[in-house]
Amino acid sequence: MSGTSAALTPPADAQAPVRHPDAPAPGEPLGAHYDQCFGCGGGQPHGLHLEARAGEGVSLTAEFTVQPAHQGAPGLAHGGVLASALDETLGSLNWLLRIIAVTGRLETDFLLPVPVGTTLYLEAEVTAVAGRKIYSTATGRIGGPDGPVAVRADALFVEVKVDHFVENGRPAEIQAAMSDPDQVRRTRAFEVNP
Ligand SMILES: CCCCCCCC/C=C\CCCCCCCC(=O)SCCNC(=O)CCNC(=O)[C@H](O)C(C)(C)COP(=O)(O)OP(=O)(O)OC[C@H]1O[C@@H](n2cnc3c(N)ncnc32)[C@H](O)[C@@H]1OP(=O)(O)O
Repeated sequence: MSGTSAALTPPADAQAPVRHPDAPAPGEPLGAHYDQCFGCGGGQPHGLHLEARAGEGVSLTAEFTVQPAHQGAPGLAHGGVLASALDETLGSLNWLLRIIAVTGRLETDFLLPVPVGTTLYLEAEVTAVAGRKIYSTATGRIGGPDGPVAVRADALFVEVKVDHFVENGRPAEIQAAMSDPDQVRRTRAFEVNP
């Protein structure tokens, strides 16, 4: 069973997404947005270490291999971890728009169990933009990039300013991020977006 709620149906005046001119070329890795991110950061030992690559238009592909630390039932991925992989993949799309955004809503269908050791082949695209609202969709396949869909999600991301993080994040991590030149450079790339 699957379906999308009315909250994730773009309004009639929604626009097609526009790829930012400085977005990485198709095939290029997007890299981590934050070293300590559970989804993509290299500094999280039990994180997903999800690696995303730009696709055509406002789309991307990503891979994540389920580790023993990601179990729910014995030998199977935890559903929340799979939802995290979808969330991270969908969130990475906003880098192609050069818009800072956070997840407002994430609707997930779990179609097949995903064993530990499995690589999830993710694909995602932005379908529409309406003001601050970014609508996107993703699938995760197993057995190969053309294998059966094990998980899928539709999402609504909401554009925010950098202040969203500065005002709400724990001060210790915010201060560390602000004194990391790589983090500041990456954040500035978002801020110059018109
Ligand atoms: C130099 C150092 C500084 C550091 C900088 C770091 C840069 C990092 C770069 C990139 C980071 C990306 C990280 C990716 C990680 C993966 C993605 C995640 O997991 S993100 C975490 C989970 N999500 C949250 O924690 C959101 C918590 N929620 C909120 O903060 C607010 O609710 C927020 C921002 C989502 C909306 O609040 P409002 O007050 O700004 O705006 P309102 O008016 O409520 O909503 C705007 C529109 O969106 C709709 N909307 C909002 N939430 C909705 C929902 N749940 N369902 C349907 N519609 C919703 C509303 O109905 C409204 O629509 P209408 O304009 O009236 O048409």
